[in-house]
Amino acid sequence: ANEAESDESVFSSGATQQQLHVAPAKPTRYLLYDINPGEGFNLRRDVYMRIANLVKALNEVEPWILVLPPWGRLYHWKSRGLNQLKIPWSTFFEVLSLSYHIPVIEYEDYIKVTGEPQIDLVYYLQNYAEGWTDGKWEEKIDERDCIDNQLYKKNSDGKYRGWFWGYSETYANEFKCLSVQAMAGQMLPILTKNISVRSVMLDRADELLHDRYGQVDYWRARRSLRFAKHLRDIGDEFRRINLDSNDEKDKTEVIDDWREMRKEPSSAIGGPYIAAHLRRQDYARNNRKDVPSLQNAAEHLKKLLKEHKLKKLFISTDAPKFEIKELKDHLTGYEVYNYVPPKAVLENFMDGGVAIIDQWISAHARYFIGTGTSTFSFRIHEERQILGFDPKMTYNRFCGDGESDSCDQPTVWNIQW
Ligand SMILES: C[C@@H]1O[C@H](OP(=O)(O)OP(=O)(O)OC[C@H]2O[C@@H](n3cnc4c(=O)[nH]c(N)nc43)[C@H](O)[C@@H]2O)[C@@H](O)[C@H](O)[C@@H]1O
Repeated sequence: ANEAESDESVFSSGATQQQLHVAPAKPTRYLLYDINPGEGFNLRRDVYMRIANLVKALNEVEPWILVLPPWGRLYHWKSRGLNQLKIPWSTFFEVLSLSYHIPVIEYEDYIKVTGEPQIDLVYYLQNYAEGWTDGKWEEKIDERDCIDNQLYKKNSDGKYRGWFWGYSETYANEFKCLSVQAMAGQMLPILTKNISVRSVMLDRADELLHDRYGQVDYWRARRSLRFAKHLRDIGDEFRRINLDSNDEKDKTEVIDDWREMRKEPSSAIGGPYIAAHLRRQDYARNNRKDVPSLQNAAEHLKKLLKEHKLKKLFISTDAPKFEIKELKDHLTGYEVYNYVPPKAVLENFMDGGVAIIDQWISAHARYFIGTGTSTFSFRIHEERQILGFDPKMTYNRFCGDGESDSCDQPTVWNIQW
């Protein structure tokens, strides 16, 4: 992803445009985006997919590169003594895999390539001040006055300053607000026809919805969002040492290029363990009726182990240590594991990396049960679809103490190829 597509280099052989009968190459444009600061890691991964497919559509018109927004300052990433800011995507994901779906570039490379920490235009996506007209949702996008005027400030030098992932030297030349009620693809005419600047950032990109949720391009974007090999390796080692689990036995082999990987439904067996994602912290504090007490979660897990004739249990959770201990106390007599990162893993890959290792181990279990409405659990569902698990062994959740034992289970989203 560089500047090679300029007119000059295309015609450097000396041939003229007329002789070649082709239109001059269009200069590459850049799309940047950011998300509402309150959103967590796994909703952000979902927004990436929406924007990636917008960039895919843009590339059918002219060359666009998606600039990957550096990770950091997430509300849930609380481990002390770590500087969890300006984290490149390569820490967590395979950037090469992303690039098999759309052209991408890390933010620091964008600065190098364009020569300046600058963005031509920021569009801040907001709701409509008047809400839905007649209570009806209709698809629309309009340039409007900003509802909140404090977001980006114009300095005396005419440059807009705001939050750019912790890069204080970054600025924007222009700033506007767009009221949106739309799918991501609806941005295409605005970006290709209404404006011609080179780089555009969509702030609050989470306002845009999936164009075709659960369809082929949704899954292609999802399949391209592969965890970094160094994190998968750590998870695989944990599986091998503690859970008697490896890809050959479990039928969960991964092919290097995701475009060539197509697992038959229900072909994966998974390791001889049950994995549970127990979302605690704010979920447990907010008295949500869909959250089980630790005791009830443990009782349900005992039933599942018996039903599936398994002895080992892997717990993925954001629970504090004392809750993990309480859960284990309810499960004495069972082999219960959770991933505790060595200091070096935490320092190098931080809370996001540890979350991915937990997700990767959970994705390889014979049977998975998650927490209702948690996007952390949803991303594990998808990972297991890609690996070829039977949906019955994946789309399960704990029933909360405020629900019946036959509470609604997660919707099955079968992979589309
Ligand atoms: C209610 C909403 O819930 C949404 O959370 P939800 O979808 O579960 O999922 P996430 O958006 O990923 O946010 C939860 C964060 O908590 C940590 N976390 C949760 N479960 C685990 C786990 O099993 N292992 C590890 N290592 N870390 C975990 C992790 O940092 C993760 O990104 C939030 O993003 C919203 O801000 C809001 O709080």
